[in-house]
Amino acid sequence: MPETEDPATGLFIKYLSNNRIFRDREVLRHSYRPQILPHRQPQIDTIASILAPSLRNETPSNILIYGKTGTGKTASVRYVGSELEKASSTMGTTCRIVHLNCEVIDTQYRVLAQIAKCIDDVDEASSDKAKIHIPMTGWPTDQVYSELKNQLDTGGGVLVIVLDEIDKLVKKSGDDTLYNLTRINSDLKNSKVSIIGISNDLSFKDFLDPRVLSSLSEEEIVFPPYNAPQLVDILTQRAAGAFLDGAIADGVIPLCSALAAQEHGDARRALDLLRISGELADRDESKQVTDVHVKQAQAKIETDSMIECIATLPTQSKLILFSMLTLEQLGQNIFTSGEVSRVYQDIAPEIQLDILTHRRITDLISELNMLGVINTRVVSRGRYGRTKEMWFDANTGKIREVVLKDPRLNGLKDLDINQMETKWLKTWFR
Ligand SMILES: Nc1ncnc2c1ncn2[C@@H]1O[C@H](COP(=O)(O)OP(=O)(O)OP(=O)(O)O)[C@@H](O)[C@H]1O
Repeated sequence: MPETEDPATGLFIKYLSNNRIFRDREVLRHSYRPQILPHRQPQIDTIASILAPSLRNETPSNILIYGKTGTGKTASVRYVGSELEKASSTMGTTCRIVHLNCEVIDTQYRVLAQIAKCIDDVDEASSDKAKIHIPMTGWPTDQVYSELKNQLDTGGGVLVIVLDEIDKLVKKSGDDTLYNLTRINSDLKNSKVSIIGISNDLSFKDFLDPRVLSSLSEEEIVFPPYNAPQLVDILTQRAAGAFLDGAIADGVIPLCSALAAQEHGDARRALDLLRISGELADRDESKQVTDVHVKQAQAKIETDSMIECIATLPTQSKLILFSMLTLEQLGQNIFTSGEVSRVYQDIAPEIQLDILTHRRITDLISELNMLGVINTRVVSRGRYGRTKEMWFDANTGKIREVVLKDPRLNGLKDLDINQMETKWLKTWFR
């Protein structure tokens, strides 16, 4: 790496020049599309066999694909889709794939407009300038639908529409989109449409009209979770492109695989563990990624997901957490539900929040324990009976930061704890 006089470049260059770990870390990212998908050949073959008739300009059956998160559903469908497009161009037929993520594109209007936009982009080279572009908002849905049909018939051939996270679309906007799309073939003259729905939450089927469900699930494919040896194969293949030779110790891939298999066989989790372990080793300038980095990566992922979970808690639960954080600030590492409840009752009026009953507070404390935000244990206090003790495991600085981001709790930033403490000392220990 060249020496530099420029302070801005100098700030970064030392981190680039010391790289002993990664060859190409992008290979471990979710957005990377692997060309080899170990342990998914049976599913890939099934999807290919269902889509093959499209190369003879026949309509393939619709497919519903489901399986837990990180089981390779999206990766497999994208792989078959791109192979189908290659085969179609070799054979001189017109087969196109449009892949939509319904977590983002979650209304009928957006789905139809996005399909039109994707086929428009593909046709760009051969486009006749008179073609009407559907705007992403503003038209009546009927008009979007009929323009989409025009565009499909102009292009001809077979279009496979992949609706990834289809459950999000159904839960947000009902089954109208699927009703229309599963019936679109009867309105088309020159072209054919087939749908692949992908989901990790089968409960969305309950929201579907039985006719929509039966046409959508003409074929169903289940993606089972990966076991630890299968995850080892997946990680080994990805690691070959991602890491420099000798940059990972022998036990690292089996450990990442075992940890991810314990959860629910999620390849995404396994890849995250491996990538974050590599990043930690890179940052502390180690020569090799070791089991220690994997353990640190696991703790980091757990903290990050816990922080995400705290951010979505109701305000009252966050106030209970804040009460515990206050006790911790006063030097206490373990607190009882009685203590938390008393601090809570003093703080709640400061931000005009209704005071919950002690019973309700203990319910919310149990919930926080179940979510893994705090640890609890029941201890016997002799003749005073039994009481619940609780403590934090994780980085409380981060928890405090997230809790105070709640607009209703923001005012607590300036709470004078010392003044409160004097009051508590007076009332509690009288
Ligand atoms: N067999 C495999 N070989 C290589 N990489 C894989 C394999 N299966 C999954 N992956 C990788 O794991 C990550 C998650 O896979 P993918 O997005 O396909 O899962 P999914 O089942 O669609 O999950 P979700 O339901 O959460 O969207 C991706 O980075 C993907 O490349």
